[in-house]
This record gives sequence, C-alpha cells and structure tokens, in this order.
Amino acid sequence: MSRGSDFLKYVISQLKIRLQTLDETICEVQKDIAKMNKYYWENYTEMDQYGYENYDNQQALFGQVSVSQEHQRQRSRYRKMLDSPFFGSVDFLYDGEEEPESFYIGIGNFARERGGVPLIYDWRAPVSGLFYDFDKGAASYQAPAGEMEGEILSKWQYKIRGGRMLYEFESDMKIDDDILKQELSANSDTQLKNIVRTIQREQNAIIRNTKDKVLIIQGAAGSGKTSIALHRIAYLLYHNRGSFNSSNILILSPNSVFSDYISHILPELGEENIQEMSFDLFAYRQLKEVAKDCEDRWDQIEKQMQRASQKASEGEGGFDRKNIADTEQDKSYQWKQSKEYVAAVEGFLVELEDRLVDFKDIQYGKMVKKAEDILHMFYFRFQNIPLLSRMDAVMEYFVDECETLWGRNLAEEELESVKEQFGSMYVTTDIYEIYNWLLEETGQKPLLNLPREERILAYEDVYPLLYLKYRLLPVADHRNIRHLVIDEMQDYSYLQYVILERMFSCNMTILGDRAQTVDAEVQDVLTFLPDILGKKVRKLELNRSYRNTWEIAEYANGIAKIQGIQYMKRHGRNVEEIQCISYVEAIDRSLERVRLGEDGYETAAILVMTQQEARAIYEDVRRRRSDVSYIDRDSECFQKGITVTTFYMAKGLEFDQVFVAGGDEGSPFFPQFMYICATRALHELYVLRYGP
Ligand SMILES: Nc1ncnc2c1ncn2[C@@H]1O[C@H](COP(=O)(O)OP(=O)(O)OP(=O)(O)O)[C@@H](O)[C@H]1O
Repeated sequence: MSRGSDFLKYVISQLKIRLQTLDETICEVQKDIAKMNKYYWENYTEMDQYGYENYDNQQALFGQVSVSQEHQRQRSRYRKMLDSPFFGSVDFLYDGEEEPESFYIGIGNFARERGGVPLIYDWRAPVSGLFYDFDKGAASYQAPAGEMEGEILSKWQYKIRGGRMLYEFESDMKIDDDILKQELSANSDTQLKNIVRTIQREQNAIIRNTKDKVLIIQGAAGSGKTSIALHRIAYLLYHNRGSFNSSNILILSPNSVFSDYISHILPELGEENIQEMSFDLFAYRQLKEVAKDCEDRWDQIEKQMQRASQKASEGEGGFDRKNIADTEQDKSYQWKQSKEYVAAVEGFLVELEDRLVDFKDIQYGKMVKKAEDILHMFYFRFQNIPLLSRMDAVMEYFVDECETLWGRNLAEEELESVKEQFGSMYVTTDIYEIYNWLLEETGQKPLLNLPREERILAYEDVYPLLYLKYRLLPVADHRNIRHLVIDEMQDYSYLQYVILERMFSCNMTILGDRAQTVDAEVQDVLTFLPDILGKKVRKLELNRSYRNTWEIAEYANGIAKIQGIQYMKRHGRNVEEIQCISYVEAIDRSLERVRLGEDGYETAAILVMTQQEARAIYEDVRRRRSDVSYIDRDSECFQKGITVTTFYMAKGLEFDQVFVAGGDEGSPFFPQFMYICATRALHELYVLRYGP
C-alpha cells in the first residue's frame, strides 16, 4: 500500500475515534444544558432581588450553549473530513534538521486530541502556504515565530472520495495542470465550487494578503475573482479568530441569485455565512422617507438599451457607438453619477447654508433666544454638524440652558414643542425638494413636484439623492463592518464609490472586470478609485482564465478584442454560429442541442439581451420542457436544467452550455452583451441570430 493510503487509513480511524468522543461530549453538554434550564425555570422566582443570580445563571447557560455549538461545528467538519480528509502533502526539511516532516493539508485542522500536533493542517494554516506557493526545492513560510526556511523534498496530490483514495501522485511542479484541468472539465453546478485543492499561486497571493488595506483586483472573465474573494474571507476569518467574525464582513453583490450561488462556500470551508446586500436595495431603504419607490439598475439598463436601439434604428447608415448612447437622458444620468456632480453638490452646500434657514427669535416660557444668537451658534459653534441636523444641536444647547436655569428636566411634550419651533426655521427639510433646488441651480431638469406617496425615483436620481442626504444628515455608522467585499466593481459609478467611502472606513477587497461592464461603454474604475479611496490601494491583475474551453475563450476574447489573457488548454467543441429566421426557430435549434441529464450536463442557459425577450422565450420553452426556470431581479436562486435570462442577470454565473439568442446588433450594448454571455459557458457555446 502507498504512503498516502496508509496515512488515509490511519487518519480515518482517528477521525472516527474523535467523532465518537465528540458525540459523547455533545450528549453530556446537552444534558447539562437541559439541567441548567430546568433549574433556572424552577428557581428563577426565588433568585436574589438584585438579579445577580439570574444573570449568573443565564451567563452559565449561554456559555454551555456556545460550547455545544462549537462542538457541533467541529463534528460537522470532521464528518466532512471523513469523506476527504486531505488533498495534498509536502515533505519539508527545516534548515538545520536531519529528518523531514510531512504536512498533510485538508479543509480543516485535525489532531488526535485537543491541542495536539495536527495530523492534518487547515489549508489556511501558515505551513500550508508551502503547498500552494512552492515547487520542490528551497521554500519558506511565515510562522508566528518568524520565517521558517528549508527545502521541499516532495509534494503530493490526492483525490479521496467517500474515504477511499481515488488517486495520488507526486507532483514536482506547481499544483498540477492535469488535476486542475480535470476539476475544470467537470460539469457546472448551481453553486460555485470551492477551489482549495487547486488554488493557483497568483490566486493564493491574493487570498493570503493581509498587508493591504484596500485590494483591487482586475481579473479577466473566469479568472477566479469571486472564488478568491470568498476564500480570502475564509482565510481572514481563520487568522483573526477572536477579534473578527462573520458578522464583521459584508459582501455587496449584484443580486439575490448571485448571493445564493456563492452562499454555501463559507459553510463548506467551516465558516459561518456572511451578510450580503445589493447596494440598490440598501439605497432604496435609505430613501424610504424621501420617495415611495426607486428604480434599480436593471430598470435603468433596460431603458438605456431601449433608447439606444431606437436611436440606432432611426439613424441612417452605420452607427457610431458613442453617439447612440448620447441621448439627453444618458447625458443627464452620466453627469449625475460623476465627479462633476460631487463637486456641484459641494458648491451648492455652501449656498444652502444661507438659503435653507430663516432665523428668528425663539421663546419658550420666559426664556428667549435671539435670532442673531441662534445664527451665531449655527454658523460658528456647530458649523461641523451636517446642515439638517445642526438645528437640533442648537436646540439641545437651548434646552440645556432652560434646564439649568429652571433646575429641572423638560418633559417630553415640552421638548416636542421646543423642537417644533427650532425645526420651523428650516425653509424645508425635504431632501427631494432640496435636490430640486440643486438641479435647478445646475441647469438640470427638476423632478416633478409630487407628495412623497407619489414619488418614484428614476435610477439616475437614486444615488445623487442618497449622496445629498449623506451630506445633509449624519451617515449611519457601519463600524461593525471590518471588511467589505465589492464584486463586479466595474458596475459601480464614481458617485457610488464616493458614498461607499463615506459609509465604510474598513478594509476592502474590490474585484471586477472592466470588459464586463454592463453599459454601452467599458468603465475602468481603476482610473478613479485610488483617488476616492486614498493612497492605501493595491491593484492586482489576474490574466489567467479558468472557466471556458480554449475555443470559447478565443471566441469571447475575439469579440471584446482583448489580448494578453492566458487560458487553459482545455479543448471542447467549436463555437457554433447559427442563423435562424425567427426566434421560434432559434429556440428549436437550441433545444435540439441541449444535452442535460444523466450522461450529459447539469446546466444550460438561453441568454438574451432584454427582459422582454427573456420572458417571451421562457414562456415558449416552458410549454415544451418542464426543466426550465427564469431568472429576473426577484429570483432567489439558480436551478439545474435550462435557465432563461438576460445577460446582465447572468453575470457572475456559469453554465455548461450557453445559447446566446438574438440581440440587437445595432445597439451599443451589443459587444458587452456578447462578451458577458460567451464567457458564461464552460463547455459549449452556441450563438443564434435571428431577425430581418
Ligand atoms: N484555482 C482554481 N481551481 C479550480 N477551479 C478554478 C480555479 N480558479 C477558478 N476556478 C473556476 O473557474 C470558474 C470561474 O471562477 P469565478 O466565477 O470565481 O471567476 P470570476 O473571475 O469571478 O468570473 P467572472 O468575472 O467571469 O464572473 C469557476 O468554475 C471556478 O471554480
């Protein structure tokens, strides 16, 4: 029997013993908890009147519950490890030693007993860096005690499933391309895979980077950005245990389907899941007092595409991509998200200091505050407080004076009445109205003058209004968030980043791909992000792509005219371009080629440009097959079978077969549409054209 198989047998036997002891401990702790609960409920009426006993009892109970939870987490990890306890090993000879040590690497640490020397090392442990970062020969890793140097004598890779060794081999090269190719040739899933077995060196450098406060990763489609971001979170959680937990991390993700798609990775890696949020949803919640509803990014894209197609069809001859997107609305949208808008707000705020307030004398009881005193306090004493909450500060000062003079606290109703008097000095506190002043000032078309219940904000006004709100009122504190991950960075505007910078002062991992901008033009956020986020920004590029076959990657990069991307030499079918006379024929041709099921693939997608087309095609396919689902902004998850959706909802996802249907070739969005769709395909890509 080989070395790996012997060790596997031994580890499995030890895991089983450990699991049995854990089961017994869990059972004991559960009994303790039940006893403590019983004692508490039987005795809590007789506990001391000051609540000390009550408090002590509750604390003891919480303590035991958390011990039990920790044991259960451990049990679930060991159970997972029974299936596949390790995937790699290195034999490392420390400088100055005579005998090498073997380090086996798996998804978690495992030792025979608590605190013992690990039999298996967590892939995030310092020593595991040897496996990812070095070939045979001189190597080192950063241990808590300092840099450990030595020599890797051999490096092994294993595939173990169901506790059985499927294969093992010594690889003196980097994590072997054959294994990677094998992993990539597998069918896609409705959930992103964890990549711990085959993390590549350039990816590992990002995952293990703890030096840089803000990491920005520009990575080609399929280069593993999302995977890396999630593994990086797992790494940070592992290395900051005690000071940092999953509730301190937030991912800004494009939609709920994407959130669902990535939600299992952290639990799989032994961590708790983290909070995710779409920025549009957040903005909508923040603007609830200002408007009844807000459009989101998807409404905006649909509108932009409609306008662009209309303009293209009205135009004569060939089209100029830039001009087609240049409608009045597009110009207004662009201006409102730009650096110029931010500058305009700053200028406007200076003028607003004067325009927003009508100072007057305030009298409450016998206490009088003259208008000029209020003005003085407003402009000098409290000048650093945002304009719309500054009068509260003046009021509090006045209330303090009253209370000192009268020797008593003011009652709730009295405070209300004082507050009303001070508040009435604002000409308006409605941010919508103030925003309209700003639009008028800057020569933009103002919004309709409507009561709040009738206001529906166009997407172009959502973030400008949110920004104005944040300049006029204090920004909510998000200090509990210690690490922010922004995926699809290319789809956030200058203004959105300015807002994010105000909201979060924490470390950030920001990732995306300029070539996948969902817009008529590619946006390179790297041109302005360092300015907004300050100097502590480190930019990295990933130019190796893993998702697509060679043929698909060549085709996609040809569309986007991208050069310099390396892709895996994993070959598959040629990309097929099919001309059809109608969209019905396009569906027929696609369905003929769908190969799902036992001997086939898991997922296929028909991707189109607009929501209207997606809906129509979905309805049609649904009449013919039952394994079809539709993804729009309200969808929650991604299912096996055929998915019909738009290119912008498919971002971040991947499918075994992709059928790109239709699309308006005259639209400035067309190249991006094609590129995003093409790069979603793992194994087969079909491009179906129809129309006149
Ligand atoms: N080191 C790796 N080992 C195995 N698979 C990998 C590796 N890196 C990336 N992949 C696979 O490549 C595919 C693309 O990864 P991922 O979705 O993280 O890339 P991305 O850069 O976020 O893509 P996109 O921007 O196109 O959405 C996934 O199937 C992922 O599992």
